[in-house]
Amino acid sequence: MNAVQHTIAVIGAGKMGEAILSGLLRAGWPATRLIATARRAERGEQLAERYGVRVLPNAEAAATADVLVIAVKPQDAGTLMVELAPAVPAGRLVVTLCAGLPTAFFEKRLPDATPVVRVMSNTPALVDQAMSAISAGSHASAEHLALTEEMLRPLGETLRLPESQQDAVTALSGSGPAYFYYLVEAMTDAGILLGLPRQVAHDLIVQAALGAAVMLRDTGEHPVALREAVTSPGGTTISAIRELESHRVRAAVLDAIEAARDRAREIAAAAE
Ligand SMILES: NC(=O)C1=CN([C@@H]2O[C@H](COP(=O)(O)OP(=O)(O)OC[C@H]3O[C@@H](n4cnc5c(N)ncnc54)[C@H](OP(=O)(O)O)[C@@H]3O)[C@@H](O)[C@H]2O)C=CC1
Ligand SMILES: O=C(O)[C@@H]1CCC=N1
Repeated sequence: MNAVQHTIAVIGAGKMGEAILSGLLRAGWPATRLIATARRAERGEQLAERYGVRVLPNAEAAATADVLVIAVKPQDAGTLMVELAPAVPAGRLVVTLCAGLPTAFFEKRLPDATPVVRVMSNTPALVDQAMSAISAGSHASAEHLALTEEMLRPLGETLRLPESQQDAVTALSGSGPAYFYYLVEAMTDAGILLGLPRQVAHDLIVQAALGAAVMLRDTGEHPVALREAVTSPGGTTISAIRELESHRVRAAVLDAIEAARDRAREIAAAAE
């Protein structure tokens, strides 16, 4: 199978849709095989100018492309599907990026037996460092999963897992970059408190974050071992760790990620 022979339409090309389009182009996907749709005319013009892709109305995109990537907010998916579903020819692969929404949400609105694949990716797709988790709906075959993987692999890592785990994935890696940015913000404030120039604080933290991420990925060491290697007896790090523990940061992280998972479930319930 050569995925590049397929024409992909990104339906609702906002932040994630643009990340997918730009990643496919960086990976050598021809612009002639990429279509975008937008709700606002000026957004469509921006995408056509920036990427040289075709910008079409939703129904025309659905009729033209053989893979449809649904990239609207979950709250907009119901309205979109009323317009889109009648224009989707049988057998089109529909890939949904929508947080919370199960494949069944799309299957019941699309023509019978339409293959639907659910993906939870994240914004580091913009720098080819996405984590994209892929699950098959009830009519998606191994070939549909393989095609979806082939499309997403240039954007970063991919992983297949059961759809029942997708809300947890959303809470961990879908939203995950935001938690790290939040920590960087807080650490930058701490640098300012200690009298460092903002830019210096920012640069120090970004490099520490990058270094820590590469250590986690490349050494195979457990995070506890990596942290212990930084934490000298009677040293500076343990003084910071004591504060994190006394402020119950670990419990806050558990609660926060559980809240994100619960919100994915609420979004799905509200969309039905
Ligand atoms: N942002 C993230 O980090 C992640 C997002 N996701 C998921 O990806 C999806 C997109 O999120 P994100 O990119 O952040 O959202 P955006 O709001 O940036 O993008 C959605 C786009 O869809 C457009 N749109 C809405 N309705 C229609 C329609 N009927 N026809 C055509 N275009 C339409 C919107 O237009 P307009 O500009 O007019 O609003 C907007 O440009 C969501 O389902 C989200 O859950 C998944 C993982 C990570
Ligand atoms: O916040 C959200 O709902 C989306 C889904 C995962 C990341 N951003």
